[in-house]
Parts: sequence; C-alpha cells; structure tokens
Amino acid sequence: MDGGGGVEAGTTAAWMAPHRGMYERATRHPFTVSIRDGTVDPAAFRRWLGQDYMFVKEFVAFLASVLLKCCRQSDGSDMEIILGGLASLSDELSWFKKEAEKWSVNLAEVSPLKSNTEYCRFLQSFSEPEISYAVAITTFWIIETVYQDSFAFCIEEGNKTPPELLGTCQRWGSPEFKQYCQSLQRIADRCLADAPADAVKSAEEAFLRVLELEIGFWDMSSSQS
Ligand SMILES: Cc1ncc(CN)c(N)n1
Repeated sequence: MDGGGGVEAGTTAAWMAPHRGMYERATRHPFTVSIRDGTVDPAAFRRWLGQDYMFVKEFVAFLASVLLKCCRQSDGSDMEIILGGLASLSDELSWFKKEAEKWSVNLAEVSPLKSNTEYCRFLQSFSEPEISYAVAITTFWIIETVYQDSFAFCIEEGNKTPPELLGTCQRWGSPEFKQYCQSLQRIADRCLADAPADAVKSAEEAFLRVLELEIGFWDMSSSQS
C-alpha cells in the first residue's frame, strides 16, 4: 500500500494482500475516479459534501473516544498525534462550511442518508470502554487512509480533475496528510504487535468494516442509495 516506503511492514501491511480487492474498491471507487477523470456529476459532489460534513461532526466524537483510550491505555507518546488530528478537525469543519457556500449546499437542510447513518453508528460504538485502544487506533488509521489514497489518486499524474475540485483533493491527498496517515499506521502496528490475538482479530474485522462502510459512503454519494 505504501508506495513511498515510509512504513515498515507490520500487521496492517500484511492485511493488504488478502484484502486488496476490498481496499481497491474503497480507494478507486467510481465516484472518486470520476473526480480524477473530470466527469464527476456536480449533484453527486454536492451530496457527498453535505453528507461528509455530517460525518465529520460525528468523527470529532469518535476521535475524542480514541484520544480517551490513548490516555487510559497507552504510555502517552501517541497523544500529541491524536490531539493534532482532533484539533485539525476544527479547521476541516470550517472548510466544509466555506465549500458548502461555494457549491450552494445548505448544510442546515442536510439530513443523513442511510449509509452515513450506518457509518456514524459504527463510529459511536467506539465510545464503549470495552473496545481497546489497539482496535480504535487501527480503525482511525484506515478511515483516514481511505481518503488519503482516494484523493491522492485524483491529483496524481495524468489527472483531469476539475480546477474547482483540486482544493478538496489536496486536503486529503497532500504529502503532509500521507505522512500523518503513516504516523497513525506506525502507532497501529506497534499496538497490534503487543495486542492479544483476539484484539488483532477484532482490529482486522474493524479494518474490513471500514472498507465496506467507505464503499457504501461513496455509493451513497454517487446515487443516493
Ligand atoms: C466518510 C469519510 N471517511 C473518511 C474521512 C476522512 N476523515 C471523511 N472525512 N469521511
């Protein structure tokens, strides 16, 4: 998965071989590929924008739960990275509001569609103290990585991404965001290396569930399913 070689092979990289198909369905989805091709339906982009704004609001609470587990269950050296991620969501919410204005999306009128509600419910389940930090940080890593990989593809060589969408793609497709995802991956791999087998199994299940939910989220954006 890591073309730049920034992360040593660990548990998360080992999952890529058996789950490559699902990973590609999530990161090369027709919706994001249509952004790269310049054929994206503006109505679908507007739908994604409104739905993702709602998702990110729920993601703040999810990240707060990851941070809490980090404080309780790790030695504290990961705290700054997670705290940085949480702080940057404030910026992200402002970005969504500005972008919504640009695309004439009235965020006050958006209500969550089925796939978004399902994803948000999954995020909410992490407030359970029984879910370990290893599972939560792995989940956090793959959620961010799907966006990083999807949007980086939209700005890679040969793209025909419309200029008005480049800002969106750069938000998650930038080298800085990739480095951030790699930091999360290193933390996840370190936690998984120390975790009991049942926690590693749960983390892999959560990884797959995220891929499924991300595919559902892109499908929903494309076709309002
Ligand atoms: C659905 C979804 N997945 C991931 C991200 C990246 N934080 C997002 N904004 N939205």
